[in-house]
Amino acid sequence: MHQQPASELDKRFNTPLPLPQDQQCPGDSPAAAIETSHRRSLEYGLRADDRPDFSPMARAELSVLIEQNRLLHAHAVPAMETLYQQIINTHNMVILTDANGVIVHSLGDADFLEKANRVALAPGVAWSEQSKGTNAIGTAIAEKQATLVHANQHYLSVNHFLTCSAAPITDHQGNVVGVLDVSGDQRSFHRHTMALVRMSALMIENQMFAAAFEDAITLHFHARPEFIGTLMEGIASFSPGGRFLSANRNGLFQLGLSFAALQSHTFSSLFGLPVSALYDHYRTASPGLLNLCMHSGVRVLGRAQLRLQHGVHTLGGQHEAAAAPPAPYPGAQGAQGQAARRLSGLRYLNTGDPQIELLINKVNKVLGRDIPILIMGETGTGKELLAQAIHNDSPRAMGPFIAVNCASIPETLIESELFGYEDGAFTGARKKGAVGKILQANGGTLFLDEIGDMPFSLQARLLRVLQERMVTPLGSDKSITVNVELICATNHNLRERMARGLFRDDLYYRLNGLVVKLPPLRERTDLETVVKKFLATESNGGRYAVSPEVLKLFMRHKWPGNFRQLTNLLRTAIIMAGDDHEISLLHMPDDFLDDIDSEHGAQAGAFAGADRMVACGTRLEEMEHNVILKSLEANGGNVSATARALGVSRNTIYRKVPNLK
Ligand SMILES: Nc1ncnc2c1ncn2[C@@H]1O[C@H](COP(=O)(O)OP(=O)(O)OP(=O)(O)O)[C@@H](O)[C@H]1O
Repeated sequence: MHQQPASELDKRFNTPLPLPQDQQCPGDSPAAAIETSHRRSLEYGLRADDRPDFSPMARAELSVLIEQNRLLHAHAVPAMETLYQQIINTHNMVILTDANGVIVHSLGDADFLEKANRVALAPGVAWSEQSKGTNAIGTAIAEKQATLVHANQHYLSVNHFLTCSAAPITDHQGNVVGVLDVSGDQRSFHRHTMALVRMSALMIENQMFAAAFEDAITLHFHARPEFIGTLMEGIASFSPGGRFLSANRNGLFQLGLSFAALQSHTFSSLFGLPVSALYDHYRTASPGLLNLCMHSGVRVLGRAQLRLQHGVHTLGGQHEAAAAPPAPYPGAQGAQGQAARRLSGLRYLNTGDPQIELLINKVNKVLGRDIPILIMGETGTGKELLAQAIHNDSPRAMGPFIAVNCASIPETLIESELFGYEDGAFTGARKKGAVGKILQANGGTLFLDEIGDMPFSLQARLLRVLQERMVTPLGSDKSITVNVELICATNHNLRERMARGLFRDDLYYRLNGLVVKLPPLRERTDLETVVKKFLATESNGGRYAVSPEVLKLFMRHKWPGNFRQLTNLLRTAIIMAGDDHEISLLHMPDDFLDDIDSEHGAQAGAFAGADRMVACGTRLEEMEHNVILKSLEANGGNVSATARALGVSRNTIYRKVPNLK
């Protein structure tokens, strides 16, 4: 490692820092922290006059990195756009990095971006202390605190023209998952920038926190109602049975207990109400704020979000002590994928296929306009994922997303599932009645999958709900106002079903505000990116890649199960590959290879077989022999036909397969 003489370091610190004392804000990085960071930079072997490698990572690599930081990216980008609006035309840029200081997204004034590019303040470049020495991003990560690095406080002289304010973004367990930064020309320094960055980082943290748990109740609370929904609100998550899971910084502060102490608490022990009270509260059509008394005696008001996959009714029951198993942390295997799917916005579905891009552009135009969307597409093309993405990008994103698969619920139950029922409405009905899916979606989005399978008799009732925006539970004479955005999906031809009298015309015309068709996987041009992104998300760090042979087969395959088939195949292949990080033909299931063989006939089959043999290290001679045998088999043992098919003479066939009669 290169060691810089101590005198150079001393000299640097004898230079007065250009940030005037009266312009410093509380929380600005004290000189001692900058000095410590310079010492670290020196230890990394950096020299002040170094010009480090400025080249960004390749586009594909960056796309994978963004995928790995999908949750952070999804929550940070809107906050960055808002932040940018505050500093527009001030020769600054807003930057988001991952936990290692690699820039994943940036936006800024064109004139400054040009300058910034010269020192590689651009996506795909690392700004850790190890690579750039003292700088706001790298030092914020090293110190785990908001950091301002101004002008010649930067370690590298090339960066002295900058002033940068960065705040780390932490997850619900206190781990730094990224950094938000505003960088600009040092002459544009403004004392409020750091405060703006901190507030924006807190906003991102809060949003990430609220979405961190699946199947959980998230309570937003504060003693003053006007603070609910602001940065000052406390947020706490509970399992469906009421067990405490986690709280954000302000939540811990308001509850007055440490994270460790809260682990033994339940909703009831903290707020003096059984969790079933939430259930009752949200059964009303226009639930107001919850009035809660904390164990300290202080009253707070709250709003709960019931992020339950399996319906509100799981909240019922008095058995908090026997709480449901805690919701998985998003960092846990598999759960991250689920959380990511819930959070994915439309931009993440845009992986380079022109048909998809067009579709997303159309959908973007109707977001929040109360226009029903009808998604068509073969099974597994991602209709539900698209519906969830539409919801996540819509102004209703904070509301519930309730999916109902009309084909998977027995016809006799669809009515009660959708509309709910009153206490004792029918034999076998649950004691307390049940909230229907339509009401559960109140304030959010109702996704009716396989709408073509909706029983004819219920279609009129559904139409009435959509037109009157009122729902009447079974056995009740009271109608409840609902406000839902509707997205439907089908893989049937609804016009054809209408012609056969299976689908009502009036409902069809009510549903098809915007009709979009998801292309099947075999027609998509972005298969390679899709595979890379999926492997990056699924293999926790993007350690897996498919071999060129496998990719070639993927391109040729018809994918009748579309994404469902591809994702299952890749999940299994990752397990098969184990420590072998390249997924090869050896890791492909036999039935997939057989499908390929039969799809492409004997010749392509021979190629697929040959590919497999290459993967198995089969010798050329042996491969040739096998190809001839396969071709003979395909040609019913006819040597002339085989020779013609393989483009060789009959003699060659006899020579290569000597025991042929
Ligand atoms: N663009 C995508 N990238 C990665 N995975 C995807 C994508 N689209 C869909 N998937 C995955 O494929 C599977 C099927 O997706 P989804 O349920 O949305 O399809 P669908 O069209 O609604 O299927 P069905 O018609 O059978 O209900 C899910 O596991 C989903 O996460």
